[in-house]
Amino acid sequence: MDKGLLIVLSGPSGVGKGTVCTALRKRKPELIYSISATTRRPRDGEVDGVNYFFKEKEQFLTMIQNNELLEWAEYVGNYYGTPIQFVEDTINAGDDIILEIDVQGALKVKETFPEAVYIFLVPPSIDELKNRIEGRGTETADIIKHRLSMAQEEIELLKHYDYAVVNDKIENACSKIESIIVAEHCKRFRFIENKTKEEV
Ligand SMILES: Nc1nc2c(ncn2[C@@H]2O[C@H](COP(=O)(O)OP(=O)(O)O)[C@@H](O)[C@H]2O)c(=O)[nH]1
Ligand SMILES: Nc1ncnc2c1ncn2[C@@H]1O[C@H](COP(=O)(O)OP(=O)(O)O)[C@@H](O)[C@H]1O
Repeated sequence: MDKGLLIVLSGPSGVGKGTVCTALRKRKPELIYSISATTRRPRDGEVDGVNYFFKEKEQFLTMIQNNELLEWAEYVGNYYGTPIQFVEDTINAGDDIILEIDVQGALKVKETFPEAVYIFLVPPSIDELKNRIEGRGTETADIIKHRLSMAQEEIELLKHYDYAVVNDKIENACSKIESIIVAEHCKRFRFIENKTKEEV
């Protein structure tokens, strides 16, 4: 059986990764979402096991020690990491999975899965990014300032990604990501066809 696609979606805080992923999953219910572990406190409305697996620092460090994480990173004072077993099981079952992770984590995943599809979600402008993260109203002014300063550094790492998608309108961004997924499946299908011809 062909393996599923591993899709990595990154982008600065407030660009709309969560919003675009939710919309994408409505349009493509077969796309599996990787739920990360984090030591960040839940925001209002966030549910353990749905948005994140919320952990205490000790529990998170144990996950690292037990090699339960594909990658992990510290971002603005909290730990975030991707449980590895679920990712491996999903792609081995032939299903596509999307990881919504920061750039440090994405670069680590690239060491293990260079063949994954790396997509960077870009804001239409820095002013609009600021409006969105402030408008969400989930972080203090200090944290917002820190996250916006991280955004500048993160955008410089765009060159390590296969695709940049501007999140101007949610539906546009979703359509572009859907097209990328279709194209990547076609590429792999061609690769398998060529390999079969060579082997014959
Ligand atoms: N490396 C890594 N980053 C993650 C993971 N899960 C979430 N993140 C990233 O951590 C950063 C902060 O996430 P969060 O606190 O939910 O804020 P938000 O992106 O502004 O909604 C974002 O860049 C997320 O993409 C993960 O498992 N690993
Ligand atoms: N294309 C868009 N146009 C306008 N607002 C958006 C768009 N995408 C997301 N938003 C808003 O921006 C804020 C941040 O989005 P969110 O998905 O939480 O970002 P992230 O997960 O990247 O931190 C939210 O209030 C969301 O409703």
